[in-house]
Amino acid sequence: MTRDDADALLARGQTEAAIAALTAAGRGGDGRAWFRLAILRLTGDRIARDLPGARAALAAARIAGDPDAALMEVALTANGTGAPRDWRGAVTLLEAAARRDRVAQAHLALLTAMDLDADGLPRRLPELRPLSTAPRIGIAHGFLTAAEGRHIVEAAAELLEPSMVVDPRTGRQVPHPIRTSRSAAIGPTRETLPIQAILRRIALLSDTGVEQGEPLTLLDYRPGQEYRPHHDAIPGLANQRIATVLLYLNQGYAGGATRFTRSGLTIEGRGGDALVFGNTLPDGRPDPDAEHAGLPVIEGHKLLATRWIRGAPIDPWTMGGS
Ligand SMILES: O=C(O)CCC(=O)C(=O)O
Ligand SMILES: [Fe+2]
Repeated sequence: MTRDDADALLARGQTEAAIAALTAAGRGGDGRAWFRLAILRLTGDRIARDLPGARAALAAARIAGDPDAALMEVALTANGTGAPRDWRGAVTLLEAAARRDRVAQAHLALLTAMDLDADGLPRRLPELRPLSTAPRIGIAHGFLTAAEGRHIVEAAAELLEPSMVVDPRTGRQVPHPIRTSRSAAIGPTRETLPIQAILRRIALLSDTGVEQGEPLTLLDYRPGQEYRPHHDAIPGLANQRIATVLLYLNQGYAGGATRFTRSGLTIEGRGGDALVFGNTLPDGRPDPDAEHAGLPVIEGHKLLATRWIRGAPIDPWTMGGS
């Protein structure tokens, strides 16, 4: 049995036979077959989602020498997919991968330049300067280094697609002229250790837990593109978006400031700045004063990463709250 046999079986809907074919090919030393099986188990596409099973298949693929599997295993080990979070275990896996793979080497170099404790938390945080108390808005200058900002852009750039918004009636993602940028969410399989270290930094800065954050989303605005006035809180959401962190990844464009429409507070973030703001009132309802916009970019190219943070942990695989 080969990987091609498995593809043919999958195309015909013979899932059990396809899994058997992939397992046989994997046992024969085909790392890519294990990787395929891991992806099937992760996506839950055609076979039931099985996160621990995906981890086992990824480990087998890594042992067979597959570098993509090794990096994905690092990501899932640190973010707790299919097993409890294990930062130290993830770093050990990354160090092993870096001996053979330049991409892993680059991730390790970025990570080593950060001042982290054994759980991936920063030892020091840049100061959060208050800009407003109601709603709570603050900015931390120099939150990201230039290399960290570039890493976020590289992790998401190939995934950029026209932005969608959540339809409040159906909860589905739909295209809408309110948001004309392109965007890409960095899902759990693509959360490199440098990105996960940044997510932990965001959690500390915003006084939230890392598991409350939706996947980090890159926004890419060209001239004329904007995010019209909106609330990040979604009416009726049980596990509400209580806060937002915006990471400004570059500068040198004209227009494109972030504006809080009620107060007029306008932020022209510089590359590396982090803006933190609350979206809800003390009773949990959306705060009308948190309405804000990404003004149209007039010239140049604006890159931003957004972390929408829920009131309670969220499962990135289902986007369901607990
Ligand atoms: O682009 C901006 O400045 C605002 C982005 C924003 O509001 C969001 O991502 O929710
Ligand atoms: Fe927003």
